Amino acid sequence: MEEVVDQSLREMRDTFASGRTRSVKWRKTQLEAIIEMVKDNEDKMCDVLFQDLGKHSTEAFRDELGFVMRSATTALNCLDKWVVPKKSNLPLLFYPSTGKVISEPYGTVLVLSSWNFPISLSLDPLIGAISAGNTVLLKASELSPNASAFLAKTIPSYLDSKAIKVIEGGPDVATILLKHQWDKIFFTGSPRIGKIIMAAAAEHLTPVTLELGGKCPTIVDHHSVSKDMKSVVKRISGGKWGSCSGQACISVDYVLVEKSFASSLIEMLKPMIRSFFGENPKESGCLSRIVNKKHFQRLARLLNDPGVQASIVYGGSMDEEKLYIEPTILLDPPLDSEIMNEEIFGPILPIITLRDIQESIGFIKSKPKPLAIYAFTKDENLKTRILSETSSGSVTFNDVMIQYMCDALPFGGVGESGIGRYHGKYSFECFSHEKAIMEGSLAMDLEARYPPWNSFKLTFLRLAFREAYFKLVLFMLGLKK
Ligand SMILES: NC(=O)c1ccc[n+]([C@@H]2O[C@H](COP(=O)([O-])OP(=O)(O)OC[C@H]3O[C@@H](n4cnc5c(N)ncnc54)[C@H](O)[C@@H]3O)[C@@H](O)[C@H]2O)c1
Repeated sequence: MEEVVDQSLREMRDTFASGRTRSVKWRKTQLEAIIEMVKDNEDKMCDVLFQDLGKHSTEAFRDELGFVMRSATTALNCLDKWVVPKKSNLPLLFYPSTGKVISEPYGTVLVLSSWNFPISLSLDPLIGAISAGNTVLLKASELSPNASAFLAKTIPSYLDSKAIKVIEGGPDVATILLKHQWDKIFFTGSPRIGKIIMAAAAEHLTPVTLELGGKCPTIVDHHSVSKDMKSVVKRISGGKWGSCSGQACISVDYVLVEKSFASSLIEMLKPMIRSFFGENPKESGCLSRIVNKKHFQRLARLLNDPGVQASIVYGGSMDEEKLYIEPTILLDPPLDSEIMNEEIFGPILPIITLRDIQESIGFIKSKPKPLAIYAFTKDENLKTRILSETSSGSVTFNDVMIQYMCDALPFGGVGESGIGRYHGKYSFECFSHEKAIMEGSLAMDLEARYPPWNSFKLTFLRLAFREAYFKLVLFMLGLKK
């Protein structure tokens, strides 16, 4: 493997050095090829997603194939605009110099992706890296082996294989990759492995984007949304069970609601689950499977905690052979239980009751900064408090997960939920170095810049730094001390 990595890196570096990937034409050709690849292989992609995760093809299209095609199309349509150098309006102080910012590709970048959306979380960063003109090595997750094998086999037949490489493997391969020097590392995964990635990147002072996870709270302020409760319940159910069975970084992790409303909420969630997945969700074909036995056993352990077991108000059945966990609702599991302290990443929804919904702010602040906060409320005061008193990658009012799809907004975490952001033009920026360009003029010079120093120059500098141009003119004319 060491040799394969060495050889791949050499080839990618040579390709980058040749300047080929910098041309907008090359970038567009690759983006078109990604769209072509997804279109040509829709059935195969749906098959591998079903094999790895039991994902329904419609869900697969919404979260992966369709998402990737949209992302590549946006990049294709906007690239000409994104690559234009941005003119900077310099203060008069710097006259007659001019300034601009140009986006240059980092060079050769490493993308490490996760298993829960193995197609989109691999191809979407690739779209950003290509748009910015980089060469890229992608390693998808070993935990979605069919998707990983598909990408390794198919990408080289559509994209420039001297510039874009795919390597399969797990932590051992990632460890080899991380020993090398990259110009940028883009990682999607857990905060625990994120720390390993950042430590390895530090060796070479390589910039990183870390797209991590965490627990995303959902506030339900029933007072202000009582008339829309059906939509609220539908959105929460979609955000917990409708996308990879809750195995998504931006899934609803738990709900915060006032005690007086909790039982009504639960009574509305139950029929919603049945309307999504029928009387027997296991056979519905619409609920993704837990990715593997290890993750199944992790979720079973969380659920088998006696305090958590006692809190089950709906569901709770499990079938290890079929990697199936029934959509499950918990009411007030112990706050010190593991399920309330680690990212659930599965189809289990704890409902935590509060005396007053305003207490949700303190609850969220007592935990690590989430990737997303969701709040169903029309109370402007509560909205303002959420925005100003909490910190998270994003806040979505009256909806869940949709912020991910909206590529006009940056997507990324803060604190333990990640570093950096991407999507849409933010992906282009994520994989570009913004280089400052200043064009000076040799036509004139400011003596105050240079020694020998004296009090005249000091006063001049004081006024110039304050951009007090009128006073500066008076001072130079001897009309002001
Ligand atoms: N922010 C996002 O966009 C986003 C999206 C999906 C998942 N996630 C997060 O990812 C996590 C689940 O995904 P996961 O289980 O694939 O994460 P993970 O951290 O276990 O693995 C992610 C990647 O790291 C590699 N890896 C594993 N061990 C490694 C090691 N010791 N050294 C180097 N690389 C190693 C894996 O091969 C994989 O490619 C959750 O925390 C979830 O919230 C975040």
